[in-house]
Amino acid sequence: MVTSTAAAHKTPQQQTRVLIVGNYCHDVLMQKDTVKAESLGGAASFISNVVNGMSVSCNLVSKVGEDFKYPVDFTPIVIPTSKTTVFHAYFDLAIHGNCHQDRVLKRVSACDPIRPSDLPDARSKFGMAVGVGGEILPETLERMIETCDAVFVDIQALIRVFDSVDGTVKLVKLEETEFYSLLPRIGVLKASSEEAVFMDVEEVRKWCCVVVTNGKEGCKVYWKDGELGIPPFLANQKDPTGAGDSFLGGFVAGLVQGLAVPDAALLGNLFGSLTVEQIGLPKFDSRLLQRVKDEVQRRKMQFLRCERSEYEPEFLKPDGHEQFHVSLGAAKSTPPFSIQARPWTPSNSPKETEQTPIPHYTAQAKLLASSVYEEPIQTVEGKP
Ligand SMILES: Nc1ncnc2c1ncn2[C@@H]1O[C@H](COP(=O)(O)OP(=O)(O)OP(=O)(O)O)[C@@H](O)[C@H]1O
Ligand SMILES: O[C@H]1[C@H](O)[C@@H](O)[C@H](O)[C@@H](O)[C@H]1O
Repeated sequence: MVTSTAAAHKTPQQQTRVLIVGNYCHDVLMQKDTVKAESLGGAASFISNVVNGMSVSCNLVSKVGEDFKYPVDFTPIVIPTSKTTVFHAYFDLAIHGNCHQDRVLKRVSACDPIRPSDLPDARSKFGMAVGVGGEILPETLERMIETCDAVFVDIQALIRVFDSVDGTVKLVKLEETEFYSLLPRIGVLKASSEEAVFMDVEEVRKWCCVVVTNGKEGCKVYWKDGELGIPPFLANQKDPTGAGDSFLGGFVAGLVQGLAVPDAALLGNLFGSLTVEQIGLPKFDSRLLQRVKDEVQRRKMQFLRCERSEYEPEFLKPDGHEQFHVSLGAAKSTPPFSIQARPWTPSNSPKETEQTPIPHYTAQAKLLASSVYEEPIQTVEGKP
């Protein structure tokens, strides 16, 4: 793991397609004051999970403390004097305390901010400013705008403030933040429906594309002179954490590959729906991913779209959009590899598989409360 300095992290001359900027964190899911599950979190983790799953090349800049022990694909910058960002998510508090939220979040510790000097010098096609604990500074976003062809921002990186006593996350109006003046220079601003009320969508859509996600209802895309609702995919929700992040990962993965905005938003909805079906960071089945990639490829071929050197979003709904929704929905119901690929042998006869059911998806490393970040423990069916 790289220690302290950002310089070692930089890979000059390397052109990445997607640059993800935001800290990894440790998520603790609480219910009735007991720990229900723990997992690697942070929008950057969820997004890179999707972008990698779609085989789109990316780079990730994040900071953690020396206490961070998760195995991750992109080496974070380790700050010896700081702790990894930790969030506690209280689901029952949200239900009884504030019915506009699906959870109450508390930032228990916060790692250092990401500064412009931490970013790679090389240009990237798409930049994603996806902080969770206040780590994206206005100057960091400005640097991303200068070095990326188009920048995608999750509003949670801009409008979160943290209670000085217990770290409870509160939201402030976007126009009151130092980020407001940068909006005309970004490509897309993504917000959940809870967060969208902290901005004037009618105003912001004049400057950049606004995407508002709305849980099981799907999402809505607003641009200067139009708007479009994008339908959801059915899901059996177990944990809403990271749905918005995975949405953004799928959306960008679609755009990078040349899909029109409405089709890319469908891909976002698909990954959001897959994410809520697992607890913590989801593990996507390899067969399912392959089918999704095949569908994206087929869709591109329909329009003979190719990657452009410039980011030119196409907002209008292309022909065959509804059919693409149906095809992605069919891909979502692909039986998992573990079941299909198993050859028939006496030792996995139906009787035995009935006794030991194979989960559709296995949740990724979850950690016990006592061992905070150390020993990864596999859990099954999302049950901690
Ligand atoms: N229950 C669900 N059923 C189907 N799709 C869902 C469901 N929940 C979320 N999604 C998909 O994921 C996307 C993002 O979800 P949501 O609007 O809840 O984001 P969010 O509140 O930002 O999530 P989080 O903050 O937990 O990451 C939605 O637009 C939708 O496509
Ligand atoms: O891991 C989660 C996830 O990234 C969420 O999108 C964010 O809202 C939380 O703060 C974080 O703990």
